[in-house]
Amino acid sequence: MQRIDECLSLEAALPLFDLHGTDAVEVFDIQGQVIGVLTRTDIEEAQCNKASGRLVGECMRYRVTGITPPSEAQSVDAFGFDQEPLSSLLDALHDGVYITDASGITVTINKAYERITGISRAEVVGFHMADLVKAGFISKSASLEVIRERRPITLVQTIHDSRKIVVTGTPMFKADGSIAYVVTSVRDITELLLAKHAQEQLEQIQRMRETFKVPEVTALSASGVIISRQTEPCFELARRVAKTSAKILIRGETGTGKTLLARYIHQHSDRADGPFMELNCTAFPEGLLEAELFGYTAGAFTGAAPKGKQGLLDVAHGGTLFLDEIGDLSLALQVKLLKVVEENRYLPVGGTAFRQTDVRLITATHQDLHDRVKEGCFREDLFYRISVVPLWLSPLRQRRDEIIPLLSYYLSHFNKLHGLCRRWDPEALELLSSYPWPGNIRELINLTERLTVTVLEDLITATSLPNEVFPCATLCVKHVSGDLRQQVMHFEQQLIHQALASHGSTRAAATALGVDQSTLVKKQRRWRQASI
Ligand SMILES: Nc1ncnc2c1ncn2[C@@H]1O[C@H](COP(=O)(O)OP(=O)(O)OP(=O)(O)O)[C@@H](O)[C@H]1O
Repeated sequence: MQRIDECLSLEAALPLFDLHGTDAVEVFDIQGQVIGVLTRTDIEEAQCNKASGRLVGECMRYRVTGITPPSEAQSVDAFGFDQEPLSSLLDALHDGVYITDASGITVTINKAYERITGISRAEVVGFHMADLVKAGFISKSASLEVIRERRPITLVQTIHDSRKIVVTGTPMFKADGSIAYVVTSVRDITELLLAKHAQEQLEQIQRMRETFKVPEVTALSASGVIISRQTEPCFELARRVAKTSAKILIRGETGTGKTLLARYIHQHSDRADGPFMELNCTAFPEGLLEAELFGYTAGAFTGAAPKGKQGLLDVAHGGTLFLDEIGDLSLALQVKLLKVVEENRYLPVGGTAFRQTDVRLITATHQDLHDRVKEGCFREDLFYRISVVPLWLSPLRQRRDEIIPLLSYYLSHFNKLHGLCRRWDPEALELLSSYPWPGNIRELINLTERLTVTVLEDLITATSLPNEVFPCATLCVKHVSGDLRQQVMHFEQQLIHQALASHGSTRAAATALGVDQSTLVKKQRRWRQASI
């Protein structure tokens, strides 16, 4: 094959006509496309006029690199790579193959190479590797390295600016020790790298999941009671004492599940087939509460039902009576209740005869009854009577293991209820896991239902969450004063809060702030722990 390397000037091209004893040469651009025929007259005219014709102009622009058609490159293919059966054999390989001669001119490529790189035979066969690198087809040439080093070379190339291929060039030596060919195998690692990237992302998600680990929910009963390792001791004790008649006092903030626990005890007791009645002591004024609890006789007071009314103590006979917010019971009613606790009997409003009752009494309060006793608002004797077995339900912010199971459970509950199929986005779950839930499980249920029915898409993303869920909305107010470190932290929290609010995800917020997502999440977690 004859070549013109770097035929940049018309003057440089002219001698080649003499060299090859011809008046016309075919001209190719660097992609191997025939531009046309360049004649001696074209060159001479262009030289005279200094105004190049179209063809010459294009030659100049594309830089003439060859004067013989690529098919003639087979002349360097003495081995017969481009002929049957070798060509079929090369085409049958899954890996790409690129073969050059000892000077670095491309002899052949196989089909896999074309598939992997998107480069066609016509573009490279007959061309020198140096030209292909210069033209940007490949980033560096393994073949040239092999020729230089006379040993196998492996390197990673970038082709067409994006795909990554790993190439291994191996020299084929002649008997005299000179290089005959360089055979390069080519493997696309773009997919491999993508897979690696995907794997890394998976690992990151896994790490995130472990941080906000979907906890081992030790029990999810048919009635939907979620029990985590934090609440298991409490539920276990409840199950044990359920079989006895011991009086149980449940303490916990509002919405932590006191009523649910009372019902759970009832269900695990021998009274499970009997009634479970509940009464919130703050829900009624004192007089009405008394009537509700103890019932009243006919004509007991103005407006009373003519036949009188059964009290809950009567209705709950054989079952369980759950009195919520017992700390708010008036002292007068406490005396009456004490009689029920001690003697299992009571006097209905307006009645003169005591009635017997057989109820299991479970009480609950969000208050510290010791304090109420000290303040003189709660009878000490009643306190000790009703709190034989005290149970404590911690707030949801101290039972974080339950948050995701509760969110999942209630989302599927509301999906069924409203005929929807909403899903939580992990980002949203992450934020909700960090939220302190001042209203505990009741607030969680309320928010889940609200989001289920209000979001526009099935995926509930962080952007749909209310502002208070974003960490700083609840935290930064606490740290406005203090030493430098605290104020810097406050400022940092505000910045992160703003970024979260405007970008909707920790990933996007982290990118916007130029920090790692993990850094941002760690900071949130630290602040969250500091706030508990
Ligand atoms: N462990 C749990 N698993 C699933 N749902 C729960 C759990 N605990 C509570 N809930 C649900 O949370 C809501 C609030 O619970 P519950 O009414 O028992 O709280 P509470 O402490 O009695 O509240 P309050 O003191 O305000 O009466 C209820 O809908 C209840 O079913």
